[in-house]
Amino acid sequence: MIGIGLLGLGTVGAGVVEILNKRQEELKALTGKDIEIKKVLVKDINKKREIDLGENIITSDFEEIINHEDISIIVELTGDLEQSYRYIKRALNSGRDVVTANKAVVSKHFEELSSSAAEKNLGFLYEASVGGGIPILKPLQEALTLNNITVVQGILNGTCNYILTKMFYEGLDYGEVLKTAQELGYAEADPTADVEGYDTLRKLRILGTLALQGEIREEDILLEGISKITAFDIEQIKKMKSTVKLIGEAKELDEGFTAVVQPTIIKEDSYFANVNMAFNSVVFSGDNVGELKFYGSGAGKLPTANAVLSDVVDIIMGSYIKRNPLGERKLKNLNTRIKGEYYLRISSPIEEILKNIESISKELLSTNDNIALRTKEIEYIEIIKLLSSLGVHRDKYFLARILE
Ligand SMILES: NC(=O)C1=CN([C@@H]2O[C@H](COP(=O)(O)OP(=O)(O)OC[C@H]3O[C@@H](n4cnc5c(N)ncnc54)[C@H](OP(=O)(O)O)[C@@H]3O)[C@@H](O)[C@H]2O)C=CC1
Ligand SMILES: N[C@@H](CC=O)C(=O)O
Ligand code: NA
Repeated sequence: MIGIGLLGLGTVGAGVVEILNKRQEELKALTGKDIEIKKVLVKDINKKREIDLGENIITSDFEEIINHEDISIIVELTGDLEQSYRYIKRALNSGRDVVTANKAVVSKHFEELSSSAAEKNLGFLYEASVGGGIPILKPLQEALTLNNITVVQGILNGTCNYILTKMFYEGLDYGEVLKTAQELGYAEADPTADVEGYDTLRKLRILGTLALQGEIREEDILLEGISKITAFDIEQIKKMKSTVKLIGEAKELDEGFTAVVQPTIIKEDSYFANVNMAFNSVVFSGDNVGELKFYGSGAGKLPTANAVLSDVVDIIMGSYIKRNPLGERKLKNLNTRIKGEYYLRISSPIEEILKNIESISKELLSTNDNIALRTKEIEYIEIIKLLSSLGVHRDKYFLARILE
């Protein structure tokens, strides 16, 4: 028998319970073991739950889990950053394997937790943390190890992709769609992490570090979210026969790397343009395999729970990489060199702004209620400096790179 301590019984935790209940027999046939949830940690013990787990299973006291003799795997699905770090550390220190879907904690403590697990010969798996239900990290670390991967690009946030799809194809309002994404269980407890791009940034930090085999830290990634996008921007982007997606990209260059998370304008018939709703996709370029695309549900109860449980199965069967998966390489951050054409919209035009912005403009798209333009090929940093020198507040512009 394998005892599980489940931390969190929200969208994903409930999905884990549901699949475990439904697939008991298959799991036993696969692993040769009965898998039992021994304890479930929640925040609010008095909350009404749809799942009936039987007596004495739910607790709000982590000590009951960490001191439970029959628990050998801790599955962390709380979404809490500070507490989860403590839970995971204690789990590893007490000799338990850990599975988590929590990209915030993996991203923040990647090196420490990975090396701690490897030193102790324990499993620390987080497939669900990147691309939800899509198996990405396992193929990357197993099937693709002989490749020198130089580029990884992805639509990595289901909530943002859902919002952008609904705004683009149905003309829906940003706030209204965000609310639906929350109701559907895609968004983080605080959706700022989704719409301001932090969630994508954390996923890129994990994915990029594993793919390039060199550390990409959170602070190494240039970040723009989607929260400032308006129906007006969508209209301009449509006129360009293009669409917009929040894309994370890490690229190895001769002497270092660039890493960005930015709203990205792409032609309507391009690959990422057809990744819609809460779907995610990741594209790798490797020297042997060439281009490789992964596509599937990036968020949601059952797809994410499925990824969590496949990690649990790998731990039980010992079929995971036992060494620390993080490379030792130190790569130089070359983000200051990032250059390209950008879409820039500034609301409330004033003569002065228009005059100064014209110097970077390749094409003025609108000067009515808003200034919208396509920039010349320019360093990203130059645009930010210009906006700041003109006193244009962050709330007053939307910036997206154009990839065509
Ligand atoms: N939802 C999705 O589609 C995806 C989610 N993830 C990740 O999976 C994790 C879980 O997400 P999700 O299920 O959506 O989150 P929810 O907010 O739906 O659920 C969180 C659960 O954890 C419990 N909890 C929260 N904080 C604590 C704490 N400090 N101590 C103990 N229990 C706590 C909550 O308790 P209570 O019920 O009492 O409030 C709740 O049961 C997150 O890290 C998320 O980023 C990853 C991929 C996709
Ligand atoms: N909030 C996240 C959940 C999955 O990681 C998202 O929207 O992608
Ligand atoms: Na995944």
